[in-house]
Amino acid sequence: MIHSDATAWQHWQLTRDGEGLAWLSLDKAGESTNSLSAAVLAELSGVLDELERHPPRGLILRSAKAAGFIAGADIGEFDALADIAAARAMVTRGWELCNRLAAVPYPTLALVRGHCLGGGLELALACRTLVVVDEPGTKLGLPEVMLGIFPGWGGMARLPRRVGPGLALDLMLTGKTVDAKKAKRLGLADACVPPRVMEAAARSLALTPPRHQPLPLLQRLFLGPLRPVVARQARQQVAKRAWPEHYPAPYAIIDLWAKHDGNPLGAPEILESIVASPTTANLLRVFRLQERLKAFGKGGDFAPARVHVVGAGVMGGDIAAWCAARGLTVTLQDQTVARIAPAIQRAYGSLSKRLKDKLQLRNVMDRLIPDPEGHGAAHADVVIEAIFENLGAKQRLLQDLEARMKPEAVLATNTSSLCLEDLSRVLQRPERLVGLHFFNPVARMPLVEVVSAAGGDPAMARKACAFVGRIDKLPLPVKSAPGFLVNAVLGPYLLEAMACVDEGLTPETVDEAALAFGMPMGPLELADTVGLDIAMAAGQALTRQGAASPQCLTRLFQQGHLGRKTGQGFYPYPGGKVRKGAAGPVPAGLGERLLAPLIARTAQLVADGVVADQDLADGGVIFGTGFAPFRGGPLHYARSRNV
Ligand SMILES: C/C=C/C(=O)SCCNC(=O)CCNC(=O)[C@H](O)C(C)(C)COP(=O)(O)OP(=O)(O)OC[C@H]1O[C@@H](n2cnc3c(N)ncnc32)[C@H](O)[C@@H]1OP(=O)(O)O
Repeated sequence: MIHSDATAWQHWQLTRDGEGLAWLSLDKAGESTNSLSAAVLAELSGVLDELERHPPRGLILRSAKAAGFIAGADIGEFDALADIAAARAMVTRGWELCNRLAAVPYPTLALVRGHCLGGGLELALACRTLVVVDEPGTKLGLPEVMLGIFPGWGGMARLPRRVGPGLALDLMLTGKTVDAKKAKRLGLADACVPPRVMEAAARSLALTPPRHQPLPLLQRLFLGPLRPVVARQARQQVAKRAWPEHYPAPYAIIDLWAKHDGNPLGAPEILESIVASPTTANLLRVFRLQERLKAFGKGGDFAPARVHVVGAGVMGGDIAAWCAARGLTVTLQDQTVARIAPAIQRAYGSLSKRLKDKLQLRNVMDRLIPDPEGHGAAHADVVIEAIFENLGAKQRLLQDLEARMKPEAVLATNTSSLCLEDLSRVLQRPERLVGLHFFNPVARMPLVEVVSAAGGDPAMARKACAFVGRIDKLPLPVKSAPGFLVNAVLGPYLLEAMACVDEGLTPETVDEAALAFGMPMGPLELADTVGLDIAMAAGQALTRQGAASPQCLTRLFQQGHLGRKTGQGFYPYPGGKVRKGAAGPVPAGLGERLLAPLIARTAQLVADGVVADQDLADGGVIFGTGFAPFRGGPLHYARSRNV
């Protein structure tokens, strides 16, 4: 017999079954995703009161949402945390509630299906037993560090005790997630069960909780007397990728764990420094910008299943492989099978590194179909042209594709330098052509520019955005203009860096200034990576707009030094790896000088309507160029400097 408790809660449902187990489900009212708002936590406290009055034999905590378990604390309430008292209250609320759950006298079990992140995982860790459901969507992690904060509800203490401090710190300092099988393997979960038996498994494991394996002796020493050693090593690792003045949260996590056993309430100065740091507000802004871009890819009823890609070069091949890995059936066309084979081989090479499950790998490869005759175009929902940058060749191809495609399918070009209006001129229905500008390397770059030409059909652009969302990339709608947004803003930045070299600074010094600003790679190493021939062509396009061509670039180009691909550019690349000398002293203000043209161009493109507003431009530049996320975007940075 199952009956609900008389008390009605808005977000939680409590039922009791005939075996005396209480099943507590979170179904946050009015939201697609469960998150732990102040109201949700207050109600949970009420539920625990009720269970204290009528203790069950065991408690099973689960989600009633299809979208997942719990996505963490409610990020919608984070704006209020600029106030230190409010931040302290928020931490206290979750900290005390998790402790209270951990201390109840009956067995507790978290049944985790779908994402279980941040405060959601902290709540699950406060249960005695953690069971994960083996499904592709099940992901567990503590991603707080990505928002510039720390796991403040007890996860910093509980996770290291479960999986050992080294692994726990790795998860907390990178924010990466683990799937169900890995959660079990690491000891984070006690059991990993298939969906069809999850309730039966939860019931039996709640009543007879599995015995926790004690951590090995060395791990216990790392939690005890050797804790400072682990902390020192973690600090050294973090220092390799994050400067403390740019990203204070990873350092705060290490300090809180090492000196306060993960209790932020015991270290008000650390909590205060994180709340006061502009990085925290800016990373939260980046999360919101990301959600805004994601929203372009949602909604609508376009559900593409088949993609046809023409051009099996690096870009076309990688786009095809990515789409196949995201579950789409992909036909890849080029003139001969021999031209397609290297792309398939490259896809196999990179996918076999990412996909450990052999069956999954085989399924992905089965979906990636060589198609030298181009039969796939007739069945595809999205057709992407990704051949070499030649107007006539692309026009002929697009004409041919248009004649064979389904009328409602999206016709897209991956051009980065040709004008969409010139390409579409030859089509029967020019308004259907959109640009889908992917970035290299496709697997790593989250952004795709969705380009609309003048007179383009907005419905096609919306479908193109939905396709981008379907393959888990962030769509950025832009108007057709040279370089769109991302390449257009990178151009002046690279030219400024080359102007500095012409003035006598070494490439190392210039790149160091950009790294100190927070860029992921120096502009000259970036130019080498893109290829100096491509930089030269872009530079010449800009020269026509009045800028002088940098001498250093012309010289390298004339000598045939085209960057990484020829083994020499601004730097030598022995064995394919960059070799840099020591940077000289970085002149004051050099970082700002390098970025100023990028910022100015971003503002100009918003003014010209190439991108709809400042926030979208900031999101596009962050996700398209890696612009220092902790600065909140180029225009946000400019605004914050002027106040
Ligand atoms: C001390 C404790 C601190 C913390 O816990 S800090 C929070 C830590 N958690 C996170 O950082 C997770 C953030 N969220 C995500 O990474 C993703 O989202 C998900 C993986 C959970 C889901 O991704 P996807 O399936 O692509 O959906 P979607 O469009 O991102 O989200 C669906 C809706 O859910 C809202 N949402 C997601 N997470 C939270 C959250 N933590 N607080 C409040 N809302 C959240 C979104 O905004 C959106 O809303 P809409 O449908 O209205 O666009």
